[in-house]
Amino acid sequence: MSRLNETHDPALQSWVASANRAGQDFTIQNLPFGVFRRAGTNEAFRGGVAIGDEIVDLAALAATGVIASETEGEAAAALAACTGPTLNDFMALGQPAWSALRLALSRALRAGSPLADAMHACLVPQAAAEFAVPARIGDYTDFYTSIHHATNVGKLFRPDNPLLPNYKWVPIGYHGRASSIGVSGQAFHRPLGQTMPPGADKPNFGPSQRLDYELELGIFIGQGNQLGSRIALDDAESHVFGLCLLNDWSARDLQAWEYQPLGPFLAKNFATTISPWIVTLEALAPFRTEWTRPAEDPQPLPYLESATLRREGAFDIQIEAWLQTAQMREAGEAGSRLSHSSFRHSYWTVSQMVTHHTVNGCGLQPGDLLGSGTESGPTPEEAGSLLELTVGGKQSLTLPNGETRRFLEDGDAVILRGYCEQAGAARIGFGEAVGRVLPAQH
Ligand SMILES: O=C(O)/C=C/C(=O)CC(=O)CC(=O)O
Ligand SMILES: [Ca+2]
Ligand SMILES: [Mg+2]
Repeated sequence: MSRLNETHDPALQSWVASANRAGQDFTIQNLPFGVFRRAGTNEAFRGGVAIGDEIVDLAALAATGVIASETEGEAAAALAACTGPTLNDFMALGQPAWSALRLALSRALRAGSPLADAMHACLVPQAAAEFAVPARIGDYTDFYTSIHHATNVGKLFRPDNPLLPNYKWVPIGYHGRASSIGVSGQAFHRPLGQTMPPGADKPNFGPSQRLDYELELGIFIGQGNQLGSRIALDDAESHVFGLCLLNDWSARDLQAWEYQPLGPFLAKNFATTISPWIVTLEALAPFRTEWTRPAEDPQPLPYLESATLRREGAFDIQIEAWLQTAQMREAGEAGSRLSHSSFRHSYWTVSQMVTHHTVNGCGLQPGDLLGSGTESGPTPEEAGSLLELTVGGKQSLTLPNGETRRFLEDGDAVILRGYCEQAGAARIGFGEAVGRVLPAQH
């Protein structure tokens, strides 16, 4: 609990009335960062912080001078780093700067703040905004941290050997592709590729017939590490700026044919959709929870182990995947929830992913993105992909409107949501990461 401070006080209310509404993701205790501009304009993209249904325009706020360098030097310097089209400079400043700006914004947005009048002019309704990928992402790595997902997928891809022997020792990952990462609202064409039908003697070429989503969290790196250096486990989180939602769209038929022996390649690099908002680790502090391993499993090697990890290394973040078919959209229906789970089930933590990634001297840089891997939970209903929910496409799902799905169809939109709720803490949420499938382009 020592990581809690005045910004977490559940009694705090904002003069932005929508922030105090029950069920709100963007309470004053949250204050997630993103990059936006007014939709349909040629304005420059700039940093923003979500509060209720509004965005605090950080470039406009910096221009007012109300967060003054004389009295709030660190916060003012941090604010100045949020005025450009990416948050990389802000991320590179490090945890004390992120915390100073969060505290200044928390105070300025509280009911009764003397800054309310000046800040009012800096609000932009979220409904009037368009968003950008919030950082220049140099490198993107996707992990595989849910043992439930690994086992479920392993049973389908490798029935004789579902969970490979390295899984419980190594946080497994693959290097993804930054160029196809898009922000919520992303639409992409169904990928073309090679697939090998069962029993065939040569592959087909054509649109993927087994297009899927993956329910994941993204981890944005703040301060990086020098190439050749390592990040120790108990320092790892100080290098993490925050978390977002991440959908690692996957073409299962391409994947099954191409993945051996080097892992996913074209099956997963055509689109990856993230939420506009990055929730800081500081905002997530009330939702930390202990990290445990089943006693019968191997315990981690010493470089992936610590008392802090055991006490509070996991985060209880509720995550959900929803499907809105074209037919639902036309009928004005919001969509149907496919599954929900929690990040607390993860076999490996944020800190272990960061530490493992650098154990060989690999350099991480501000704005790098790590995917958690599909966060399936222990029960079949908590599965984070259609591959698992339909048991490899063998069992079709019936949606509330009578439509059925094995894999995604053209026009389908997948909506990821995430939030944290707990007695004695204010609710915080991640908003949404929405992506939509367009027909293949031949
Ligand atoms: O088990 C496999 O061969 C592949 C599993 C995946 O789909 C890889 C992946 O993207 C990792 C993850 O999301 O957990
Ligand atoms: Ca993935
Ligand atoms: Mg991807």
